[in-house]
Amino acid sequence: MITARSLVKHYGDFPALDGVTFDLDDAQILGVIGHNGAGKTTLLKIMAGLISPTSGNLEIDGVDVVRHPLDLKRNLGYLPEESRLYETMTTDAYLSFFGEIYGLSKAAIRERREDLLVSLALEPNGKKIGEFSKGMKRKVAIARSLMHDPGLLIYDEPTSGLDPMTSRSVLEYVKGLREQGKTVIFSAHNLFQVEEACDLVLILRRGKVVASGTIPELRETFGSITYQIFFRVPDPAAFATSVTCTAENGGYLAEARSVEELNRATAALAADGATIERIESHYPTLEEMLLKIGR
Ligand SMILES: Nc1ncnc2c1ncn2[C@@H]1O[C@H](COP(=O)(O)OP(=O)(O)OP(=O)(O)O)[C@@H](O)[C@H]1O
Repeated sequence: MITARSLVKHYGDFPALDGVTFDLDDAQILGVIGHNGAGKTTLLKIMAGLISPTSGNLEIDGVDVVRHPLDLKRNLGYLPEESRLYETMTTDAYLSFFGEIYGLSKAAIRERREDLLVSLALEPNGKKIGEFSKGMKRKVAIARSLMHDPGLLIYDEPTSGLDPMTSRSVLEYVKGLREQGKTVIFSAHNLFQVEEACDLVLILRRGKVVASGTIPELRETFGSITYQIFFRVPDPAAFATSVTCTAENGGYLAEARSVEELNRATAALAADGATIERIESHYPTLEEMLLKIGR
């Protein structure tokens, strides 16, 4: 369980984080989103114990992270926005090195390393990390974050810069971590991935939480569902209706913003001689929500 209360971080006079509060249960995925400079990396670095907040409290599994950052690190895997790897090392040597840092036995290191390579579909073939593609390097960094089998993963833009296939496999992997009971916090600019994977979303704007909750809760906050009514009319030249509509692919489209409005519009259109072809519901996407929030 993570409890963040009124986290503030100033860089000089500049408030990069300004009173961030949230709770997160175990085995959940939290997505942190916001425009460039909103404070995502700053929040993730505080959560990973890499920088201290100027004020506020952060408890992870009952441990005060601000006071005891080392206690957190035993159970934490962190993936920075840009993972700098030891490019002259092979993957085996690299992962073994980190396993040793975490005090794992040689047998445990071998087992863990092989498990991770298989589950991340990494086939290093003895190559040095510097020879890998960007996607493979990202996967090696993810494997490194998991060598000591931590319960909490903090990933800063894990799929940034990856091609769609690699990006998808990393996202599926992250979703699988939740199935293993791990808690994942990740930031992303790919909002479809956040909508798909996250149990909870935190939207930051200029260091403040402007909205948080599950995707359905955020939809409630940001203006809910709209209904699109697609219809046809027998004689367009003679058709007249009080319902606002536009021509659409040889037919017509009207919109309603509530069930009541939908009922009124469909009744009026039917009375005016229209044939309703289909009704589609449209939920605001995270992208539309972010656009609405603005910078
Ligand atoms: N070390 C620092 N010193 C001074 N200002 C900083 C420092 N780190 C971040 N900032 C500023 O704090 C604000 C938040 O930065 P942060 O990197 O947390 O944002 P972000 O949401 O992760 O952005 P991006 O999406 O571009 O990665 C920005 O205005 C940034 O310029």
